[in-house]
This record gives sequence, structure tokens and C-alpha cells, in this order.
Amino acid sequence: MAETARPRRRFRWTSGLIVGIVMMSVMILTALLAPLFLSEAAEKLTPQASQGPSAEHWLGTDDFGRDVLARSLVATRLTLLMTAATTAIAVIAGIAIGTAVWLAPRRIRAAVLRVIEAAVAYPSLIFSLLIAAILGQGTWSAVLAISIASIPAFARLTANMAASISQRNYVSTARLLGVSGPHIITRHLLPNMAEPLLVLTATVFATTLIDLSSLSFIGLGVQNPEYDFGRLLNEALVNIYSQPLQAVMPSIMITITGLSAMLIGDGLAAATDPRGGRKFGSLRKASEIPASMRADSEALVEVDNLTVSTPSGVPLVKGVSLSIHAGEVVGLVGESGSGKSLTAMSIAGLLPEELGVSAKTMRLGELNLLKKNNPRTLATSIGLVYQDPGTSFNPALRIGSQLTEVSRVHLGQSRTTAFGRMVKALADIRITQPEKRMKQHPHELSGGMLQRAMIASTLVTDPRLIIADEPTTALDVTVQADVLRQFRTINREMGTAMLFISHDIGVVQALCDKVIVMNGGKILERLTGEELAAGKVKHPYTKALLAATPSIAERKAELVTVSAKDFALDEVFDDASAAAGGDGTNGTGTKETAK
Ligand SMILES: Nc1ncnc2c1ncn2[C@@H]1O[C@H](COP(=O)(O)OP(=O)(O)OP(=O)(O)O)[C@@H](O)[C@H]1O
Repeated sequence: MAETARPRRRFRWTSGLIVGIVMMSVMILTALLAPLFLSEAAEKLTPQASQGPSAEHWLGTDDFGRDVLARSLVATRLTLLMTAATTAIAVIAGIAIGTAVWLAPRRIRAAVLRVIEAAVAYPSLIFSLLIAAILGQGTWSAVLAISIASIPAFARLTANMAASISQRNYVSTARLLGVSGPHIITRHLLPNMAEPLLVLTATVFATTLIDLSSLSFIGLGVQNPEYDFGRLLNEALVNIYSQPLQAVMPSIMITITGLSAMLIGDGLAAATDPRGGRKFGSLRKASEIPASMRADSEALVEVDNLTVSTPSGVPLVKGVSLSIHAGEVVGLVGESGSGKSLTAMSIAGLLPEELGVSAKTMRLGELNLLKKNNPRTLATSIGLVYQDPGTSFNPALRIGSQLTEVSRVHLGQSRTTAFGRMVKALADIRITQPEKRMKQHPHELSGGMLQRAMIASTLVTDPRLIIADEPTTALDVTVQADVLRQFRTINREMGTAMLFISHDIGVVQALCDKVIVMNGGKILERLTGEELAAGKVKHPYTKALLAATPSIAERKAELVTVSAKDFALDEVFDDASAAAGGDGTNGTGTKETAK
């Protein structure tokens, strides 16, 4: 069935970006028009030397009787031309080197990357001074010097991004199919690097302007009779006490040009960052409906007529209603893109902010989930378990500091108390040597152990609801059975409500009291776990889902995890424990059990 189309990401205009573009447009207009109308006033020598401000010369005149304001405005053209040329050379050469490095054999690539890194570490202004001294004084030697000094930054960024993009599956596939290196670069690499390169270009434009002005200021850049902002500052220096205004205008022009480029760079960064600039308050106000009118007022979690839409109004979740009682497990099942995660993330308040959410009711107990809630309340009321335990943890930090974060930050517990409670939670969930585990890094633990650690971390805050989004998909079948068993235990013993998301109808059938089948953002069918187990399904889509799980339906004896809830889970867990040497967490084989 067709996936709901993901709409094109909207470009976000920020006020900074608009101001930057307006300022830069004014500078470009000045660069175009000033030399046409003000050249004479700016360049003609007159006897009115070194005069103060007057009606005729607003900022006075220089040592040769030339109008200071006119010279500053006319200098905009050369300054912008030099800055644009320098930036363009740096960008083109940097991207060419960065991508060529990616195509080079491994040893050459490593050597060139080391050279680029050393060049980046060296201060660019000193580097450009060195090059300018070698090339000699003059406008274009300054341009070349600064562009050469800026190339390493672009080359490194391009090479790093190319390395990361080249790991993606579509690039591997293209390579496997024999697509040529240059074709991969133009088709796959460059389009995916455009945004960060654009942001860096704007920033380098600003720093280039400063560097060029500095070279001209110290006499290495633009030479008489040409003049840019730096050259004007150089001329103003000798009169700084008698004619301070002479230095003011070029300084203002440098500031405005640099600031506009920075604002454009920042604005582009914010506009292209999918997480940035999101507004709170995309939730519509909760409709205050009396308890008597609620669909299921006894339920702990109640969602009534939830709709999630894109900024352009395309509905992704269409009128979903569900309720979960304390101690109940509700499964959301459906193929990829059916709206399961968006439904769950709406409840958790973790939806991307650009998406609009509306519902008649969405609550957890008395907590109105349609309002912007205190993050502490949400973090302690709802526990989240994600799909891939490998990516749920920061690989650079020890397990302990990550697992105790919520307790320390949101419950205000001391490090020792949080550590102690976490060790107990790990032991409760039958992780061996919990103290040792807390001091280890994520790569030292197996996937099953990490996933159980993640479950344990959600429990220390006594959440009322646990949302588990495909929590067993990344695990092999024996560890999967163990994790499912842990969920069942928590749910039964602690009375926690659970929303369990899966595309695997067999897993849902094994664990859930109620099952909701979704597709295309809508609920197609509601079933009890028993109805599903007995095959009492009505909707053709659910039948198709069941038919697409032949290993569950046809090999009940082998994959007992999905045949008869508790019995199956216990039995599989025991086998998994045996396979893993008692701990049940390191069993990595895909041993099928209970034949
Ligand atoms: N931030 C977003 N902006 C626009 N569309 C989105 C966004 N997030 C998800 N979608 C789209 O909404 C639809 C439902 O997504 P959702 O993640 O809920 O699916 P799912 O059923 O959980 O699938 P999966 O199992 O692959 O995660 C998909 O078509 C997806 O492309």
C-alpha cells in the first residue's frame, strides 16, 4: 500500500536572514551605483584638503581634498568583487580537492587529509600573510593569498561529508553497479552537501572580507590608486587624531558587509536545520470536554480523534482514537509509514514541532497532553524505549551516567542515590554484575543487554505509561523473547500502561491485550489479543498482514514466542538464558526454540 508522501521541507525565513539579505542587497546596489555617480567626488584631487564635515562633504575630505563618504561608497565595488572572487576560488578549489581526495586511493587520501588538517590548524591570516609576502603586494595577490588560505577548510568539510555520505546504501549500490566516481560525486555527493557548504560559504565570505581588509590595511593588499575598505582605513590611520571621521565610514561599511554575510550564513543554517527554529504551540488548545462525555473516562491514556498534519496541511495521522488502561498493553501494528510512530510521539509530546497536532482529547491520567507540559512531568510520567539499543546510547559516555540522567536532572537525585537505584533496577531486570555494567561503555554490552538497560532506566521514574517503538526489531529472536518477557512482567507487576509499536503482528499478538491495526494514518481494525491469536480478523489488510507473517502462522511450534502469550515467553526466555550462559543477554545465536 502506498506510503503517505513526505512533503518537501519548507524553507524557514528567519528575521535574521531577511535583515541579512536586505543589508547585502543595499551593499550590492551601492557597489553597482556609487562608481557611476560618485567617482569624480571620490577620486578628483581638490584644494579643499583635510576638511571637517560640511554640507558639501558630509564626512569631510582626505589629505588630497577627496570626499571621504564618496570614497567609502565607491570602494564597496572593489571590496565586494575581491571578497566574492576570493570566496569563489576557495569554495571551488576546496570542493574539488575534498571530493578528489575521496576518489583517491586510501593511502593518498590519508596523506592528503593529514596535510589538509595541518593547514586548517594553522591560523589563516598568518598563512595568507606568508603567501601574500611570497606573491608580492597587489589586489590579486591578496585575493589569491586569502583564497589559498581558505581552501583547506572547504576541502576538509567536503572530504568529511563525502566520507559520511559514501557510507550510505544508495552510494554503495551505485558503486556496486559500477557507476563512475565523478558521476557519484555529481549525482549523490554534491547535492547532499549543498546545505552545509552554502552555510560555510556565507561565513567564509565574512571572514574573507576581514582578512582582505587587514592585508590592505597593512599595505600588502590593494595599492594606490585603487582602494578598498582596508586601503581607506590605511589612509585614515595617519589622520586618526585630526580627522577621525575618515576611519569611521570604511569601518561601518566593513561591519555592515560582514554582518550581512554572517546573518545570511546563520539564517541559512537555521533555515536548513530540521530541528531549528521550531515554534512551540503547534498544538491546538485542548477542548475541555466533561468526563462524562469522554470516550473512555476510566482509561489511563485517552486519545480521541488525533490528527497530525504537515505544515502544508497534508494529514499524516487521521482521526486516531485509542485508550489504554493501567496494566494494559495496547499494540499499534501496521506497515512502515502507517502513522504508528507519529501517533506515539504525539502522546509523548515529542513530535517534530513543524507538524500540527489536534485532538478532541489527549491525556495521561489528569495530564492534558495537548498542552505544553513541564518537560520534567513528561519525562517522569512517560518512559520511552526505542528500536535500536545501539543508537539509543551515546557511545562516548559510560552507561551509568546516561541511565541516571533522568533521575539526576528531573528527580533531583544525588549521583550516589541515582546510581544505587539504577543498579537495583538493572538487577531487578536480571542484568548480571550491574555495578560493572554501569561503568562500561555501550559497545561493551550486547544489544539485548542494552535494550534491557534502556527499559530499566525508564522504570526508575515509575512512569505511568511506557511507549515502546519497535523495541525488539534490532534484536535476535531469543533476546527478543527475553525483552518481551520483561515488558510483560513490568506491565503485570507495576500496572504500567504500555503502548507497543511494531510492524510484526506476531510479536504484537504475543504481548498485547488490545491490538490496533493502522495504515495510511488511519485505524483499520481493532482486535483483542485473543481475537488476533484465533485469527478472528475482518479487515483484508489485517488478513494480508497475517498472511505476510508465514513463520508465525505456519511454524507455531518453532516460534513459540507468538503462539501463546505467557507460556511461550517464559519458555523462550528459559531457552535463551541457557543459550546465553545464564544471563540471557548475550545469546546472539538465532536458535529456534521449543520444537
Ligand atoms: N516530520 C515529518 N514531516 C513530514 N512527514 C512525516 C514526518 N514524520 C513522518 N512523516 C510521514 O508520516 C508518515 C507516518 O510516519 P510514521 O513514522 O508514523 O510511520 P510508522 O508507521 O511509524 O513507520 P515506521 O515503522 O517506518 O517508523 C510517513 O509517511 C512519514 O513519511
